[in-house]
This record gives sequence, C-alpha cells and structure tokens, in this order.
Amino acid sequence: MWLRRGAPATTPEPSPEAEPHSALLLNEVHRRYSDGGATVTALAGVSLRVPRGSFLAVMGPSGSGKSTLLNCASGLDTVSSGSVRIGGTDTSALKEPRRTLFRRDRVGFVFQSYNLVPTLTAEDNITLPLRLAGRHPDRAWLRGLVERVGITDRLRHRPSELSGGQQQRVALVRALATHPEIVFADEPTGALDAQGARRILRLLADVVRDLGQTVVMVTHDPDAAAHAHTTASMTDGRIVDVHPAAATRRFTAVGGE
Ligand SMILES: Nc1ncnc2c1ncn2[C@@H]1O[C@H](COP(=O)(O)OP(=O)(O)OP(=O)(O)O)[C@@H](O)[C@H]1O
Repeated sequence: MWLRRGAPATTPEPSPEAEPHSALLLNEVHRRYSDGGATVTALAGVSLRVPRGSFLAVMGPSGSGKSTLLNCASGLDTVSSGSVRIGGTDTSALKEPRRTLFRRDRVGFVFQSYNLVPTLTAEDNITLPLRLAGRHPDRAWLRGLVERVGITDRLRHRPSELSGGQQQRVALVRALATHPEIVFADEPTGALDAQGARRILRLLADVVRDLGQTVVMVTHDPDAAAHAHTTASMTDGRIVDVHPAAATRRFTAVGGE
C-alpha cells in the first residue's frame, strides 16, 4: 500500500515574505462577473487573515458570495482585483499553468459531492493527486490519516461500494495527502445524514487540532459552523461579521468596505 513511486515534484516555492503565520491572506479582493451585459459583483472587497492551524467557517445567505470567496481564495477562480496569498505565495499573481500546479500541490479540497473518480479504488483516489504531481507518497502520513478516519478496511473498494460518509472520509484523506498548506471544504456535509455529517466535522476539527492543519469551510449549517473556531458571516459580497467560537479571537476581518 502507498508504494507507488515517481519523479520529484515541481512545486513552486513560497516566497519567504511577511505573514509567516498566515495560511491565507486576502487583501481587498473583488470579483466581478459579466452577466448578459450587466456586471455582478460577487465579492466587494474582502480582506481576511486565516492563521495556520485554525478552522474558519464561512456562512451567509444564498448569493452572498461564499462559493466565490472559496473559489477565489483557493485559486479555482481568478480575482478581479486585490490579492490572495497562501502560505506566503501570492497566488493571485500566478499565471496558468502555475496556479493549477500550486493548487494541486499545496491546496486540499473537500466538496459536497465528494468528487471521487468512480473507476478508481479508495486508495487510488487518495494517491491520485500525489501521482499526478509525481510525488512519493508519505506512507506513514497516509497510514495515519486512513486509520484516523476509519477507512483502513475500505481502501480496495470503489466509491460506489462505499457509503456517502465513507466516500467523504476518503475525500478528506485525499485532501490531506499532499500535506497541503490549507484545506477548503465546500458544504462538506451537505450530502450526508446527521451522523455522517458529525463524523466529518469532528474529523475536520481533529486534523486542525492534532495535525495543525488549516481549514476553511463554507456551510449553510450553523451546527456545522459550530465545529470551527470562528465563523465569518457574508452579506452582499462582504464579510460583515466575524464571530469567534472559542475564547480567543483568532481571525481578523480587516479593511472590508
Ligand atoms: N460565474 C458567474 N457568473 C455570473 N454571476 C455569478 C457567477 N458566479 C457567481 N455569480 C453571482 O455572484 C453572486 C455570489 O454567488 P455565490 O455562488 O458566491 O454565492 P453563495 O453565497 O455561495 O450562494 P449559495 O449559498 O446559493 O451557494 C451571486 O449573485 C451569483 O449569482
């Protein structure tokens, strides 16, 4: 298991610039879309700092910009203006294909619909990003993750042979397999029953607490958000409030219009 080998990765190195303790730094991020002649402003000046080893939930009504924030912050989408830094790298300045490579090598994703490859086993799904990057799997890390999420006996199964909760746990291990700088989770419990949802949320909180991982999660569900350290609330493309869930205010919304 986890024995495949490949060439070394070609991950862009982060610049040794300021904010060494920030996993994610957004500065005055705007995102505008053209919509049949009209301009839609999905993000209207979002500034946010997410420290390493912290867990942020992003909430807000439908259309408030949560998915756009996640897409822009993770490099899935480009910003219209402003900047995004992940672990010291200005990802908003990266051109393709470097942005895609950076995302693949340094960012983890967990989606509502799991996004597993149906023809691959759980194990092959987990190692796929590593193989695409030509990286050697960190076998001890992967074994620990698989044991932590409780899918050791499911690695040979294909997604159709797994429950939704098991599939999402495979997706979580896949997201963490590359030792990412940050994990973005988009409604990770949206397709799960209450028990499966609680398990995923506890696992996300565990990997933050025990492994020092940084997680940003978009959710509609206040119960899900309660597992995070902090909740950022969005309205009309802006972060309008930050509610610390713990005693320490670990996140700072700065300079939003
Ligand atoms: N590609 C696009 N083209 C045009 N408008 C877009 C595009 N993507 C998002 N928008 C608009 O930007 C605004 C924010 O959308 P976004 O999907 O980020 O909101 P959301 O808070 O995630 O909503 P939901 O909770 O319903 O998923 C909405 O008005 C949406 O219609």
